[in-house]
Amino acid sequence: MKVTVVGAGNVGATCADVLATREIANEIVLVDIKEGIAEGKALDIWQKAPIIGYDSRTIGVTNDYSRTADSDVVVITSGLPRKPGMSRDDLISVNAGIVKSVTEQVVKYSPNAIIIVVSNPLDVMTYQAHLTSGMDRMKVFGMAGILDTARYRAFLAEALNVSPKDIQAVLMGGHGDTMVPLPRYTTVGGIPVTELIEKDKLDAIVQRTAVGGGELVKLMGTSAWYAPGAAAAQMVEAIVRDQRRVFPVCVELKGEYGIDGVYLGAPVILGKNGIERIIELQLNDEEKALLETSRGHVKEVMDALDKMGQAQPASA
Ligand SMILES: NC(=O)C1=CN([C@@H]2O[C@H](COP(=O)(O)OP(=O)(O)OC[C@H]3O[C@@H](n4cnc5c(N)ncnc54)[C@H](O)[C@@H]3O)[C@@H](O)[C@H]2O)C=CC1
Ligand SMILES: O=C([O-])CC(=O)C(=O)O
Repeated sequence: MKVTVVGAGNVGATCADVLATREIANEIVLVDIKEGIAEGKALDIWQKAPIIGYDSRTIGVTNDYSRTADSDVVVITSGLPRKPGMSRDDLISVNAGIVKSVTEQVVKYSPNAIIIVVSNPLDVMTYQAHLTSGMDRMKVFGMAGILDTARYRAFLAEALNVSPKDIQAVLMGGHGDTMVPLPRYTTVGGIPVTELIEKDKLDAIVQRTAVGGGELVKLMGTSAWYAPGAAAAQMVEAIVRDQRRVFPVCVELKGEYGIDGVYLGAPVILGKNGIERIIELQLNDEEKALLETSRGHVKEVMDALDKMGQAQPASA
């Protein structure tokens, strides 16, 4: 299996490192626009192979998409990260152009690849890549839900003093402060979380999760990369190993949840064909209202992209 990661910055390099270390793909191509950075990081990851013990090959290139040809999966992480005081949406004008030009190159050399978008603002960059690619929505989708649920699960594991492995959770909506964690669908070793933690503590964890990305931006001056890189690699693994994992993934909803033409996180089954199925949960009125707020926010940012004239299909 061949996997390309575009953007050899913090998230892209971490993703490539996890892919290699866990031997998720035997050939990993790292691409960046900055001369030498992808080559250097790919070489560094390859030189770690004898120490850790893996045989996935990592190759780095500067803007040479011919080396990415016939990739099975492509992860797009290219673009600016936010700085303290910025929202993800503030990145739209710069990152839309980057995601558009990268997607054109990716599709030209790997027309059958499944594309995973990571660049922010995530839901709208997924829209940008999907439109530019002209591909089926089940093959171009975004990573956010695995990261957001991982934060939620980590906070819960800490509060309950249990293994994060035993916490199962799903959340929906946009990758922003309006995301919709679903405590009703959260279990700890099969036990509903609501039986194990007081409501006010759970509410505080939900709140912290919603602004989880911003917490890290404040601490580090740039956004997170270890968990985001690993989350993208976990999606690649589900696809290349046809695992049929159930994850929240950002995809264009077309009637599901009564929503049409908006890119939002929803639980899906991920396998060799990309999204194999979008799962429709039964939401209660409160959850539906939260999802509607999130939908409205993402739609506003999609409209802003449309106004910029960026969201054009590749052939337009
Ligand atoms: N979806 C999610 O949950 C998350 C999304 N992100 C987003 O991922 C993106 C990357 O974040 P970091 O890796 O921390 O940033 P970074 O600045 O460390 O790396 C970005 C890389 O993209 C490269 N790049 C820029 N234009 C390019 C082009 N046209 N072609 C190829 N490479 C290009 C840059 O040279 C740089 O090396 C940001 O937009 C960030 O907001 C970050 C964390 C989580
Ligand atoms: O917060 C950011 O800008 C990066 C991101 O999406 C996250 O870490 O959730």
